[in-house]
Amino acid sequence: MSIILETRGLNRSFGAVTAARDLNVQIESGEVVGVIGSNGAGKTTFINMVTGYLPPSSGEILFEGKSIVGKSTREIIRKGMTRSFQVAQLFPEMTVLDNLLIALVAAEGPRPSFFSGLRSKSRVARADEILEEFAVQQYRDAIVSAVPQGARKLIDIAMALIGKPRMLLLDEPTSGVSVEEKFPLMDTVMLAVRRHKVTVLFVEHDMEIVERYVSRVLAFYSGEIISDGAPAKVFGDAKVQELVIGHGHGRKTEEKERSAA
Ligand SMILES: Nc1ncnc2c1ncn2[C@@H]1O[C@H](COP(=O)(O)OP(=O)(O)OP(=O)(O)O)[C@@H](O)[C@H]1O
Repeated sequence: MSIILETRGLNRSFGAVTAARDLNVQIESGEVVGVIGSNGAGKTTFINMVTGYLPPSSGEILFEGKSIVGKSTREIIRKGMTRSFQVAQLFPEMTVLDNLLIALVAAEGPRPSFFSGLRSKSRVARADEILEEFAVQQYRDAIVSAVPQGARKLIDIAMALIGKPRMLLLDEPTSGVSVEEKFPLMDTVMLAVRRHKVTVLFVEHDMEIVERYVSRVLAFYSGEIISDGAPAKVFGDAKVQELVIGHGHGRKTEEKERSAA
C-alpha cells in the first residue's frame, strides 16, 4: 500500500487559539478513515488545511508524495483530492439531472461554450448511469430544493466522484439525514467509493456510523490527535471515552430526541 496523504508537524493558530498542534498523519491508499472529536476539537481546521481552504501556520502536507501547501483548492482538486461539504453544494433551483450535466461538463475541462451540447445524448446517458449507481433515479427531473436531504447528499457525493478523485473528504455525510436514511445512504456511498477505488476521510459525530464504516479512526481533542488506529482500539482508549465519545453520544442523543419530537 502507498501513502496517499501525509501531514508533518502541521500547526494552525487563530490568535491565541491553537486549532491544530503538530499533526503527523499518514493515510494509506484505500483506507476509510473517520475523524472524530467534540465541537472545537480541530477537525474542520485539519480538513480545511489539507484541501487548501486554509493555509497552515507551519508544517507540511504531501498528497501522493508532493507538497500541496500553498496550492489553491482548484489545483488540489485537479491533483485528485476532492471534498464534499456538510451542506450539499448543488444548484437548488435546477433539476438533479441538470446539476449532474453541469458537473459532467465541468469535469471535461475548458470549452468554448459551456452550455452548448449540455444535454447531449451521451452525457444524459452518463448522468442516468450515475443516478442509478447512487439509487436516486426517482429524483432525476426534480428540482433539487424539493429532494430529501439524504438523496441530496448522495447526489453531491456522486458529483464529487465525477472528476475521478483518488481521495475524497466528506464533512459529516449523515448530518441532517433521518435515522432511517443514514445507513442506506452510507451503504450506497461505501459501495461507490469501493467501486471507484477512492480513499476516504470523513468527519463524523455519529459514532454508530464511524463504528460501522471506517477501518481507522483519528480522534481529535484540543487541536491534537489523541488516538489513531482501528475503531476498537480508539473507542477503547480511556482518554477518547472521556474527552470525545461522551460528547459524541451526547450530541447523538440530542439528535435522536429532536427527530423523535
Ligand atoms: N476562522 C477562525 N477564526 C478563529 N478561530 C477559529 C476559526 N476557525 C476555527 N477556530 C477555532 O479553532 C478551534 C478548532 O475549530 P474547528 O472548527 O476546527 O473544530 P471542529 O472540531 O471542526 O468543531 P465542530 O465539530 O464544531 O465543527 C476552535 O476553538 C475554533 O473556535
